[in-house]
Amino acid sequence: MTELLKVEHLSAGYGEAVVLNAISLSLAQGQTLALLGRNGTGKTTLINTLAGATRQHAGEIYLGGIKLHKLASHERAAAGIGWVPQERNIFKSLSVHENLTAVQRPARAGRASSPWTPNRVYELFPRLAERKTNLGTQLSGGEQQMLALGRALVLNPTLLLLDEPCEGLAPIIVQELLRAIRRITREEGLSAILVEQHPQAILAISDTAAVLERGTVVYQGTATSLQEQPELLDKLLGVAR
Ligand SMILES: Nc1ncnc2c1ncn2[C@@H]1O[C@H](COP(=O)(O)OP(=O)(O)OP(=O)(O)O)[C@@H](O)[C@H]1O
Repeated sequence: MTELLKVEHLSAGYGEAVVLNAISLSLAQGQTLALLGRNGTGKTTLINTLAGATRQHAGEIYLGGIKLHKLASHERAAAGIGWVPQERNIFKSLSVHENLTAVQRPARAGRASSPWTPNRVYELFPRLAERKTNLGTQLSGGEQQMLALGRALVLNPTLLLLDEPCEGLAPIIVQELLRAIRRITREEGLSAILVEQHPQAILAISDTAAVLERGTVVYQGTATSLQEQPELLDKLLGVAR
């Protein structure tokens, strides 16, 4: 399997504060990694570091062999990182359609599946098609999350970073989002890192899993093997899930 992402001895944080310590991880092309851990263990900091939004103190991140360290967030987007931050960060004063067209990028050369366009996002989320002309301020939390995901997709990324996509949403919307994420990763083969505190839903749609504790990786393995060890899950994440 071709390696897409390689993280080596990464330390990072905010200003002088170091949150992540000596993190090493890798992700193969077309695979999905579930990034798990209790509150405050550094999951968001790791995602933000991959996206270029924290201070990297040591180590290196390679995406498709390209070193990301010196690249700013927008340059990482151009290099293939599709980031859906926890805060969603859609443009609230623009319409749904404008949010998508404002960031759309052409697909990379050599890509096997069809490029992501606003129309393909509307196919994935028919709700957004109905709200095409609505402003960001007029969307529900679930619709905002769908739009945030759609915005990352129209960048035509090679790696999707999804930070707690289901947080605070109604179960029916969570199901819709998980179905869409499964389609994007499983059927379209887009590589992804999915952050969650509640592992069952995303372990089922992930190939591998990593668990963070106090800014370090304390478990790495296949998603299936973690799912099959409820006692270990309980020990690592606190509650039997
Ligand atoms: N902007 C910031 N400045 C300084 N420290 C921060 C900042 N954001 C987070 N931290 C600290 O970094 C540590 C890891 O936080 P982080 O948000 O990465 O954890 P998390 O695993 O994503 O948690 P949660 O599941 O609650 O989102 C925490 O101790 C937190 O207080």
